[in-house]
Amino acid sequence: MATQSSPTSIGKEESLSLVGHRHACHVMLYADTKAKLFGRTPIKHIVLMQMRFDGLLGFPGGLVESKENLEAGLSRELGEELGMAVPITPQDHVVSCPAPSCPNLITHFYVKKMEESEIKEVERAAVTMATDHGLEVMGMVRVPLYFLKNGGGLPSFLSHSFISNSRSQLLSALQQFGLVSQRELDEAVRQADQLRQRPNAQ
Ligand SMILES: O=c1[nH]cnc2c1ncn2[C@H]1C[C@H](O)[C@@H](COP(=O)(O)OP(=O)(O)O)O1
Repeated sequence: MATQSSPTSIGKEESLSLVGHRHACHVMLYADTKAKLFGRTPIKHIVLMQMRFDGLLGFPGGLVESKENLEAGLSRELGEELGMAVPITPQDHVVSCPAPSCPNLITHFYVKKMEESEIKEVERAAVTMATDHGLEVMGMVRVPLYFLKNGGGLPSFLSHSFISNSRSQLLSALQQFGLVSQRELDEAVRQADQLRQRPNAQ
């Protein structure tokens, strides 16, 4: 996957030449599915995020050590958080950005498409095998990509609290990989903003 530029993005190689910067790598794992919620609402895609130890939503991954290359560091973090090997390659890289409110931190974002059966294996391993389960990671969560009444589904999900720039990483990836249309994303963000202003309305 080619690196996509955005106003705040930085080239991966350029970011690696910066002195005194740390590098955090995270990945969005996803799969197509024919499953339907309540037998009628198509789920279309399974997109994985996680509930972190701090109560914020984010993607699996973490800080890469200075001696590691980015993909090796990300694969190591995934082993700890998912309890199984999920190899990540440079082709899975999507975008690198300076972290919004953490000086000298570069966030590198990857997206990897899997089969539905592989995603289910990841979910099972994350509970049964991962050393971080119940510690740094409270659990994997699927992102609801559909709309239900009263802001249910994607708007409600987006109204939660996210770590660093993971919410914008999610929105960009859903658009870039054709999982949700731009029109639906705009509507989901609009409804999420409304829900945040009246969180106890449901
Ligand atoms: O999902 C994410 N997307 C973008 N940046 C993220 C995400 N999760 C965390 N971060 C930022 C903010 C954190 O302080 C650093 C390190 O990430 P973390 O996963 O907590 O790393 P360790 O497990 O501590 O190695 O990246």
